[in-house]
Amino acid sequence: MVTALIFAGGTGQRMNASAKPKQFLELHGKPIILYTLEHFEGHPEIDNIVVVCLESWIAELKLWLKRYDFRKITRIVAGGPTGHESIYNGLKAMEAICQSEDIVLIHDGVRPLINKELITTNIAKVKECGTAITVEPVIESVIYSEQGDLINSVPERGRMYVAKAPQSFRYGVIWKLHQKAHKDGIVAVDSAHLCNMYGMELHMAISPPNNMKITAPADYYIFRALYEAKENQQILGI
Ligand SMILES: C[C@](O)(CO)[C@H](O)COP(=O)(O)O
Repeated sequence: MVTALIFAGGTGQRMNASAKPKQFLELHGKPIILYTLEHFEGHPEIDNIVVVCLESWIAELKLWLKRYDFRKITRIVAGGPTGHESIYNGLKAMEAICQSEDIVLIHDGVRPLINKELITTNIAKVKECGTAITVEPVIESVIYSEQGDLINSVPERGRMYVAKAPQSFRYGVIWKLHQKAHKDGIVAVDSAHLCNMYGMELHMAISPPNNMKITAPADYYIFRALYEAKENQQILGI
């Protein structure tokens, strides 16, 4: 069985004064989270979707899901104070429905431009290698600075990638690791970071361009422009 674990538990503090959490901002009358979920709902290899949502917005999410007739969502659970803890809550809820060998694709609710091919690639890579971390090669130089002032190094650009999502695993492996981190008091920025802290081998899946995450206010407008260009087939390569 393949499950998509969509985390949308954040309050969107980096969106400044937006009245709604970013995952519920609407484009053409539909919240961003639904655009993301539709990719998984419509994918033939995804059996099951678990959503981690900001607790105070679960009722609202349920209304939207009913309106758009989503069928694969089996669990909606409350988020935690960080993305890491939201993912923990989602993995915990999956215990009741998943076997250790099942595959889980962990994806941000606010990454709505994911495509079918990337989901397929993540699943195939986990079957082949055990892990799939979606990445994009960097197109600008990366600076490493320990104190935020002096530059310590400028790594070779051709070897640098940015972590994206989905980040995908065998369920038993990532759930065990999260339980261990919980005991050890470790909080990671994402699953790739967590696995790397514990020295786990990770394999990359290359992202298509524009698999963007809506984080800051300008991202909403970029998403809108890209979505509309794609709908109107105005830009090649999107
Ligand atoms: C998972 C992720 O999107 C990979 O780039 C990212 O780490 C999520 O970060 P956020 O701080 O939870 O938005």
